Amino acid sequence: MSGTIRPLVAGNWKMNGLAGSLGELDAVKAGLSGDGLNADIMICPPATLVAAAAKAANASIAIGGQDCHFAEKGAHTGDISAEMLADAGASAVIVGHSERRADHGESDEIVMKKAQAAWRAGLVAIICIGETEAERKSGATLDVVAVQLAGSVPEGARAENTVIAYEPVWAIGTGLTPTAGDVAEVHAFIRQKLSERFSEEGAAMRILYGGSVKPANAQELMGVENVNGALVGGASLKAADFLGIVAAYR
Ligand SMILES: O=C(CO)COP(=O)(O)O
Repeated sequence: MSGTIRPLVAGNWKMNGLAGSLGELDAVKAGLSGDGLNADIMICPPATLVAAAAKAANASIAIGGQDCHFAEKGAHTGDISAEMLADAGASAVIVGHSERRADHGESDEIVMKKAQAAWRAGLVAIICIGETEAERKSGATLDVVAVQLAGSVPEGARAENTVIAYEPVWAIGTGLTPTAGDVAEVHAFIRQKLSERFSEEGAAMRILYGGSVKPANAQELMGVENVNGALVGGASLKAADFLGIVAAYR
């Protein structure tokens, strides 16, 4: 299955990056040039840099936002709509990241509305799901993932407008990762749920793994069945590390 789906390696810079950080984007661009990579590449900088990043990127790098409001416009001080991200040059947006769910109390219902907003604006929705450490320890991982998938992914999701990112919360920024076997189990489960609900669109949808992906473990994690790429946090901040992960698809 993963062999027939074009993978995506996306870097999520989170709340990091000033104008000077675009030098890393330039370095990624230079590092990608002229090779036949078997993956799509995306960088999701903070909102302040989306427009500049979109200008600096070329066809080999897509630019995504990290969050959007579900409304198109209006009295929502400090928020950014999916239309605004598209206007700034983004082609995708991350929704439902566990940091948004935890820091801003975003429910599955809100995440679903954000995914619909992304589609409305012509953006790909990268919908994040994943269990906490306590949920993993109590054996609830697959139940949690099933509830988040059902509640966060809107009806009508298609492979071209939706990407699922499985990010176990306990693996984010900790240096810990699930075993390849654990990743395989969860990704196979997600694939089964997507296929049941969205038929061939679900079978073709990209399922990214995220959580402490780095050059040293990328090859193993990206080689797992039903892992169609990575959502990379810390290791996407430096071009050399990010390119070291991308190298899993050379
Ligand atoms: O949250 C993540 C990407 O969205 C993963 O972050 P780290 O790669 O820093 O663990």
